[in-house]
Amino acid sequence: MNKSDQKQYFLADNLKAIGVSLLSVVGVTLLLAIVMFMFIREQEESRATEILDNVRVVFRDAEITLDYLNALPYQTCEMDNLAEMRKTLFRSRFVKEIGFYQNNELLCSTYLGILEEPMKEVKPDFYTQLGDAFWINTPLQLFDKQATGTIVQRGRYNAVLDMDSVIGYSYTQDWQLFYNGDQFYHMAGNPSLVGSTLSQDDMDARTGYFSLQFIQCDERYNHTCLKVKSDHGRVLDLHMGKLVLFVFAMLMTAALTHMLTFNYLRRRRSLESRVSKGLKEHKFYCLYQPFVNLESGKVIGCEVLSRFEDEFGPIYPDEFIPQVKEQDMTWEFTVDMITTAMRELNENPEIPEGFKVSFNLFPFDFTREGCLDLDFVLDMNVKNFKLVLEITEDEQIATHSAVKHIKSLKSKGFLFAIDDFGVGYSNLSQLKTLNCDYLKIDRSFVMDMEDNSIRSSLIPHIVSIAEGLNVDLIAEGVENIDQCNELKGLTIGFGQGWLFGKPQSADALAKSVQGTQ
Ligand SMILES: Nc1nc2c(ncn2[C@@H]2O[C@@H]3COP(=O)(O)O[C@H]4[C@@H](O)[C@H](n5cnc6c(=O)[nH]c(N)nc65)O[C@@H]4COP(=O)(O)O[C@H]3[C@H]2O)c(=O)[nH]1
Repeated sequence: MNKSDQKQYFLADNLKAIGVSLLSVVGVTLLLAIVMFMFIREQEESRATEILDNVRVVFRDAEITLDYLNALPYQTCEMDNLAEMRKTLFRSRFVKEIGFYQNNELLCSTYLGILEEPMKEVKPDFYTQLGDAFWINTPLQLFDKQATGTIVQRGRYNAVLDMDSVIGYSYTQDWQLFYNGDQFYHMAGNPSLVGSTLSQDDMDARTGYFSLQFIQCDERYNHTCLKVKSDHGRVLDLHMGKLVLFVFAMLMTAALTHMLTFNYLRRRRSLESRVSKGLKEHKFYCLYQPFVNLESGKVIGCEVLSRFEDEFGPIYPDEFIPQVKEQDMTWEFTVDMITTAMRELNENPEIPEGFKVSFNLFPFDFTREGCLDLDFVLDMNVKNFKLVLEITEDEQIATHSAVKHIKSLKSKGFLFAIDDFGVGYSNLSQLKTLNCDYLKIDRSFVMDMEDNSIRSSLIPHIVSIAEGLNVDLIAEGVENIDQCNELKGLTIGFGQGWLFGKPQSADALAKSVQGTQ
């Protein structure tokens, strides 16, 4: 993956995260909206049922009133009939006036008493299946304030119904009681709610799930239906608390999903997770830095250095090495790197037999009680490479088990090098005990050579220590020819640094080897 691919991946990853974040907000909002709607709908439906129940109570009251009177033997309007009608009126809850009919003429009523002139009955607006006649919005002569009313007639009596006061919801004006026969008749409530007669299909559609309109028909009074259309303003007023809660929950969800998504992204892009994924997916790879015989200038070996790069870009050893340690994966990592390097170097025909191949090991692994099993490297070593194990100077390699491991590995043919010599923890007796083969002079000594610094003046002392221990010296970080010449003058045998080659692929290393033969 090149840099522009990595940039694009990064951008796409961000967009994906924003997409997921948005999608989850939309999803949760939708879910919340449905739950809230279901809740409101349930409340609205039970309100519609309550209104219809109230209407039924009015009709039932009228029925009982009229049935009782019809059962009496009166065939004409006399004082005792009128008295009975008035007594019955008092007993009924929702009838505000009762009249007596004969031959389609009103003879008397509880309010008007016995009429001098019988009143001709006008044609009713409709008949119910029970045979009751209904007059809707009929002008009422008896009440000044109530200009019109609903009248029902059964047998010899009629009753003026007190619709508005019963239902008790008239102030909201979002319900309507209507007769849905061949023609539409508005009976009570808001007349503008139903504009024409309704078919069964209309009714089904209006009572559909995502609707806040309810139509319920009374079974006894066929075609007499109640429509409650929830008014937006009223719904808002009534459910304001829930709406505020909904908006709050939505905002909280948005914030939470945003936080979770970006936290996930941050974690995914963290050093810890990238290194851990890299280890699992074997994303680490090897580069090889040549080291040369300073006298002949020939490339005689290489140090294996690991590298890492994923979709988000490279991570350098000074960052991933501490992470590998933190994740306690040092041995797995080492085995992985050694295996890759052995395979690549063996496969390359330009890398000669007997080439020195130097691996970095973690001092901590030498403190383990169990054996450090590197036999597999010997099995892979078809080209008889001289295998060098580098360990940095460290208190940990002075431990009993470290010395034991080093001895055992040396007996199997592995060579040892003390890395970054001169900057770490070391003492002479420890160096003797370790019985290493090379000391690698830390590059800080070499870099300071041109300034004649105190540090560089210590190089001759390192040379005499190496002579005393009978080990070879490799100078690290040789960047220019002056440093190289000076090191040669100090009888240092080997050198490694950018002057001879940067860490490179196995193919490039093979070319370097060929170039110096
Ligand atoms: N300025 C300058 N630098 C030079 C020059 N020549 C070599 N270097 C750098 O010096 C480091 C030498 O490796 P090291 O001392 O073993 O130090 C290594 C080693 O301790 C550790 N490391 C790298 N790969 C592995 C590995 O596979 N296993 C273990 N355990 N440690 C590793 O990370 C350290 C740093 O590795 P790198 O970043 O690759 O850095 C390398 C190399 O790129 C030069 O002329 N000038």
